[in-house]
Order: sequence, then structure tokens, then C-alpha cells
Amino acid sequence: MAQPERFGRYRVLRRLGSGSFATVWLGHDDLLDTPVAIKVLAENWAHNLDIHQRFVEEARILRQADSEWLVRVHDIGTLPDERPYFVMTYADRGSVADRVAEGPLPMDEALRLLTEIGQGVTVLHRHGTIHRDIKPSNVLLQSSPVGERVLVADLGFAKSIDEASGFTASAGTPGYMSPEQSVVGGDIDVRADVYSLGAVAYELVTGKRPPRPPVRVPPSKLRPGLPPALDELIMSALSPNRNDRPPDAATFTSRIREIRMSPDLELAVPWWQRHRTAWMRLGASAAAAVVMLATALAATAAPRLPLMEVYDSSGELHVRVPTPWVRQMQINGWSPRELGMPGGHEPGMLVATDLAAWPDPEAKVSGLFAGLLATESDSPDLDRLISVGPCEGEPQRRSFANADWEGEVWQWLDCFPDGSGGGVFTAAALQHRDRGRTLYMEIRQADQQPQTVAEILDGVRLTAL
Ligand SMILES: Nc1ncnc2c1ncn2[C@@H]1O[C@H](COP(=O)(O)OP(=O)(O)OP(=O)(O)O)[C@@H](O)[C@H]1O
Repeated sequence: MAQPERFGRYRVLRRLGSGSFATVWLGHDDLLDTPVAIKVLAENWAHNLDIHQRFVEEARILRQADSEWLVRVHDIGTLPDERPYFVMTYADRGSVADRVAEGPLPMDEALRLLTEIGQGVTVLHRHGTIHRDIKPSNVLLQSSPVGERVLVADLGFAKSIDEASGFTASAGTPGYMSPEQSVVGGDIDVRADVYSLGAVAYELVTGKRPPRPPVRVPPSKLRPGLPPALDELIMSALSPNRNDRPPDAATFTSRIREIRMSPDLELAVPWWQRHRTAWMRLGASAAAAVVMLATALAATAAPRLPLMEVYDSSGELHVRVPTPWVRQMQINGWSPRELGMPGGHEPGMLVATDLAAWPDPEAKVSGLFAGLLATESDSPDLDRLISVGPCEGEPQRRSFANADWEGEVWQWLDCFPDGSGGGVFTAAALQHRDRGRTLYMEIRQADQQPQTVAEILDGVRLTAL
């Protein structure tokens, strides 16, 4: 559809996007001097009475519910060709789908969004409406004086609770849709939206949309360290049998609130950094002289560190890492192009005591980066991957081989020119014997525990996807 100049008194600025039944435009209300979003029924549906009614019904529900957690409808009108349009709050910060496309959200942000989405759905339930299509792209974000606010949108599939029983057509989006919604003629109630809230929660904390029901892999498998109460709540919301779910959005939301208020949340949950396209490689800058300010533990006195297994969001790459390092992580892959290697987005993870400090060569941080190279890349040697050493001096070079992997390892011991002692930087390029996959790793230790590197290298596994 060509860009019209106006819809009624609203000046059209640009197209925001199109869905199955409508196009949404950014407009300006010159009288009130405010931006607005204008949703116009698509031409090809203009003569379908059912769609036409549903479109107007969406505007009516949003207007009547009139909530700060829902998109507000301010006006409705009809174009000269009889197509209806309605005018709503403009959500200037995109949708939750854009946010989660960058990777799993930090826990505080995920819980805040879930609370607000839950509030929006609760308003609908109290209004006597089932949304039936709760998903990240239908949750919009708007700037507010205190940051941003969530606006639940797109009630194109919404149904009144009274009419929903025995409703015949199936509606919803796979992955977010409850099993009863895919049964033609199945009756649904508010617990269908509770299922979708569980699916959205699953995606916010893992970065992955849950599979079709029954969901068997709990989110904590993809995000170790998730508070057990949140893991249980999400899995109960995703129960195939709706009797096992929280009874409504209000209950789901109050449980999220309790988890959010839990005093040991900070301790129980590692802080996560979302995917950063330009992952910064330690030592990639010219600042090759690394100064570790911290005093390291003496090698002999250091107790052995317990290890735990973490895996990247694709599930292919499994690594055993000292548990104390698993304070923060980014598991959503990386781009080998950062190291001048071919490939797009590949499985990878960064686990560290402090992710923000990781790129800083002077910070006291322990952690590990592991990233697979693109399948088609040839066996790399570390010369090609490390152009500038992370520490002064030449590394110790050795080859590595175990039942699964073979390759080379470079290690800078005593990576500290100021003589503070301790601190090891290890780089490894390993090729999988059976699968031909190549793995690049950097291990950064703020202390001297030589056996840790051997244990980490021995614990790397690939699983078939
Ligand atoms: N109030 C709004 N403010 C800003 N953008 C909006 C607003 N409402 C919808 N949009 C955007 O307009 C686009 C079309 O929205 P619409 O609700 O018609 O369809 P959809 O949700 O993308 O798809 P479908 O309806 O098929 O599920 C989407 O990109 C949506 O994010």
C-alpha cells in the first residue's frame, strides 16, 4: 500500500509494519502535537465481515480496558473506501521480540518485563478477555519518564471468556500457543494465556522460544543458575494439562513478583550479559603489557576448584568451568569474523567472574571464552588467531590431544610485568576428531592453578544437534 498523506486528522509519517490483517503507520496528531500509531485494516480483508468485526472489536476492548499496561486506543474512524482504522499510543521502543533477539535478558530486566506483561494480561482477564496470542512481538515498549513501560498489544485473536468455550477455530502462534488452542473445537480459558506467559518467560531467560508442547527441557538446563522457583513456575505454566498451571495471569504475576523480591536473588542468579556482536578479544588492542593489579594465590596453596558444566544456547558446545567463575555468562554465540575467520553467527560462550571487565587487560578477572569456528573453516593455527599476544614475552607452546580433540595450546605464565605474580593466559585451537569442528578457546586465570587448564581442556564436549 502506497503511503497515504493522512488518515482523518492524523498526518502519516511512515509505515511501522504490517501483520496478517493490518498495516500500522506512524502518524502525528497535529492538534494535540503528539505521535500516534494508526492501525488500518488491510485491503484484501476489507470485505470479510468476520475480520472486519474482529478488527473493530480489538479497538473496543483496548479502549474499554483502558490500561497503562495495554496499548491505549484514542480514536477510531473509517477511510473513504470503508476500511476501518484505529489510533493508538505509539510504542517508540519496538517490541520485546527485538530485545530478546539479542540474547537472553539480564535477570532483573527479564523479571521486570514479565511482571509488566503479566499485569497487562491480568487487566485483560479482569476485563473478561483472553488474549490468545501473547508472544514477544505482541508486547511493545514505550519510553516513560522512569525508563520504559510495557504495552500488551495486538488483540486480533482476543476472545471474550464467555464465548471462548467451544470456540471452533484454532488461533495462536506455535511455541507460545497452549496445546488446547491447537485443537479445533477445543474450549479454552484464561489458562491458555498463562501457558503463553510461561513461553514468553522461557524465551526471555534462555533466548530461545520453547519447543511445541510438551516442553521437556526446563529453562535452567539452558541457563544454569536460574532461581529454582522461576524454573518451576515456568515449567508449571507450560504444563500440557491446564489444571497443573497457575490458574490465571494474576497468580503467575504475583509469583514472578515474589521471585523478584527474594532477598537471595542476586546471590542465586548470575548476572548475564546479552550477546555482544563485537566480542572483544583480550589482547586484541596494542596494549600488550598486561598489568594484573590483584595479588594472586600462590600455586601450591591454592585449593582445587570445583567444576560445573555450562553449555551454549545452541546446546552443541559443553564446557566444564570452575564454579566460582560462573558468576556471569554470555552463551548466545559469537562471530569468528572478529578474529578474521570466516563464518557468521557460531556457537560460543563467555563465562567470567566479571564480563564487563573481561575486555580490560588490567582487570582481575577469571573466565573462559569458547567459540566454534564455521564448519567450512580449515584447521586453524593459533598464529592466525592471535595477532597480538595478551602478555609480554613468548608463550609456552605445546600440542594437545585427548580422545575427542587435538590441537595446540599457547600459555603465558606469570602474565604480569609488575611482578605481582600469578595470572595465566591460555589460548587453544582444537579440532574435533570425529566432527571436524574447530574450537577456539581463551582461558584467563587471575590465579595460578596449572591443573585447572588441563581439567577444562579435558571437559570440552560437543553434542550432536
Ligand atoms: N502501537 C504501536 N506502536 C508502534 N508500533 C506498533 C504499534 N502497534 C503495532 N506496531 C507494529 O506494527 C507492526 C504490525 O503490527 P500488527 O499488530 O498489525 O501485526 P503483527 O503483530 O506484526 O502480526 P500478526 O498480527 O500477524 O501477529 C508490528 O511490527 C508492530 O510491532
